[in-house]
Amino acid sequence: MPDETLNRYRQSIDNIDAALVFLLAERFKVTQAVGRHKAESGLPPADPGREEAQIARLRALAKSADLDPEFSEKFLRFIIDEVIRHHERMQGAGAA
Ligand SMILES: O=C(O)C(=O)C[C@]1(C(=O)O)C=C[C@@H](O)C=C1
Repeated sequence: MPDETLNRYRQSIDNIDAALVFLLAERFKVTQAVGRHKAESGLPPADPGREEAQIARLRALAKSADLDPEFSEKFLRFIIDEVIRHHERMQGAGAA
């Protein structure tokens, strides 16, 4: 039996998931450019001071949005770690 209520919720979830994919795609486009700039300028892939500030900011935003700050930190950490791997690959490619 079709559950219209569940279907409506799922439609909204699908829209939100699509928005997340678009947002992540844009973020990775920018970080690819940052990675190129860092490789060309001899800057290190990771900037722990910047990460600390980003995490503190996101945790505060999460709290005000009633989202678990631990989750938001883990989520950002996961993304930044992937970005750092991309930066490292780019620097390795330039050195080869
Ligand atoms: O801002 C930078 O320097 C970046 O390379 C971007 C970014 C990020 O994904 O936000 C990634 C790695 C750095 O350690 C800090 C931040």
